[in-house]
Amino acid sequence: MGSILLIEDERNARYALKRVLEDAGFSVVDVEDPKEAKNPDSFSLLILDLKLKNLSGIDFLQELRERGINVPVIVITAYANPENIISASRYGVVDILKKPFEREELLELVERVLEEKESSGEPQRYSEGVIVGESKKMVEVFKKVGMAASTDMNVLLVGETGVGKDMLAKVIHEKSHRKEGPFIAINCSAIPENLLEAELFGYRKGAFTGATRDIRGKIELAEGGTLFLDEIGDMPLPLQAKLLRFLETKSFYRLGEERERSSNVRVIAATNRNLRKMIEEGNFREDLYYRLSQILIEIPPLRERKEDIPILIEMFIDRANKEFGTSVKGVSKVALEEAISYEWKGNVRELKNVVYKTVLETKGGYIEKFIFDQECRENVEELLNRCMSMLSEEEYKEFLARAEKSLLRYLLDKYEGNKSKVANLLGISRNTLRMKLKTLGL
Ligand SMILES: Nc1ncnc2c1ncn2[C@@H]1O[C@H](COP(=O)(O)OP(=O)(O)OP(=O)(O)O)[C@@H](O)[C@H]1O
Repeated sequence: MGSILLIEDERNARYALKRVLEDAGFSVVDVEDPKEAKNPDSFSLLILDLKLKNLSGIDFLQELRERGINVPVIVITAYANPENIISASRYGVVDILKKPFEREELLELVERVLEEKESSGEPQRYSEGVIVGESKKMVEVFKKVGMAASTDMNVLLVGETGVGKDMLAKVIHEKSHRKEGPFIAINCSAIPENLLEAELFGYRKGAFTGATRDIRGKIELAEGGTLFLDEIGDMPLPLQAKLLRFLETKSFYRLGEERERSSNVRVIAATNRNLRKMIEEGNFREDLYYRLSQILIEIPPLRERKEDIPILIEMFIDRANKEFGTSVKGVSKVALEEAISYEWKGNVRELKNVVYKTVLETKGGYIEKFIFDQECRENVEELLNRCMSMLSEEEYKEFLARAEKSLLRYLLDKYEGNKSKVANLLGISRNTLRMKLKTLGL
């Protein structure tokens, strides 16, 4: 049984919580004030009230993490506003319990966290899905994300490739009242134009050749939850008009059907294109833009928030170590400086790839030099050039397919068939990956 540090300044609540936990067999040290908390890193779990008299729980959390104390934390609060939630999640809080809560709810959560800690041997601080960011710009983004989660308005996430739009869309869903509902994503650039409409709105048997049965579209599948329209800038104009109608009326028609249907979904859209410019050029509907951007969140590129680079590197090293079984401890000062001054055109996704690649090479100790994508690319180019110079004209096409096939096979093997992961690493959607695999006979 793990030992728990309980920080709660309200006496009765503290007493009651301690009783519940002790009755369940946990050993508990309870304190009123965080300053009384001796050796917080010696505990298996910290239960922290967010609103303390002398110090905010968030400040205390920040201080803990800065001291390198990675004990898992469950936050209890009567003030579970999105800002608190987002701030807390930045410091690796594993869960938030909103007061009042049931005894069983608390015990279930405590047991789960302690089990996870035991099985991984490490706190879940940097587990998949944890968001980090310390720059002023990202704190502003997190605040907006929190605000977006607390409303049902449409959200437009704008930013370069790899800045975290997809990840933030999921966070908004997970922190919203729709979290028990589905999160359905559709990538508007990965699906051929004529199929996109059918994918979105569904169709009736016989609506077009190949429509052998009635199919529900993504809009229906997202009922009660969130519909994420990725790469919205690539949606063709005729479909934009139909989407606008849906956003205005919440009703739609399946293709080939006359019956009007409705769906209760919140729409989050994302793009790395300049929609304002597209509007000027007549390629994107202005009315749709305003509908979608009821809350507009612009995520800055990594090169404009370099303060986030060290913590992102730390997180990805931690994750890569867990995934590969390596034991890289950190980064040398020189390597870190080089990473900070690097341009990161592929943003966080590129940084993640570079860290993973370097951890695999380094295996242990400290990273002295990152293997930047740029250098790899140059080596690959040299190698490919050599191969290509040996090809005859008839072999070009086959060469292309073989190269793609080998890469995909390698990645699928490496990530044990995890298609989402491979698609993510290649910067393509799962659908595009599926189509490629089919074409290549994999
Ligand atoms: N602040 C962050 N903290 C932790 N991980 C992050 C952060 N930002 C991005 N990532 C990670 O970086 C990768 C790329 O993020 P994501 O796929 O959300 O980007 P995107 O903006 O949707 O890219 P694209 O436009 O190419 O679809 C993901 O693995 C994501 O988890």
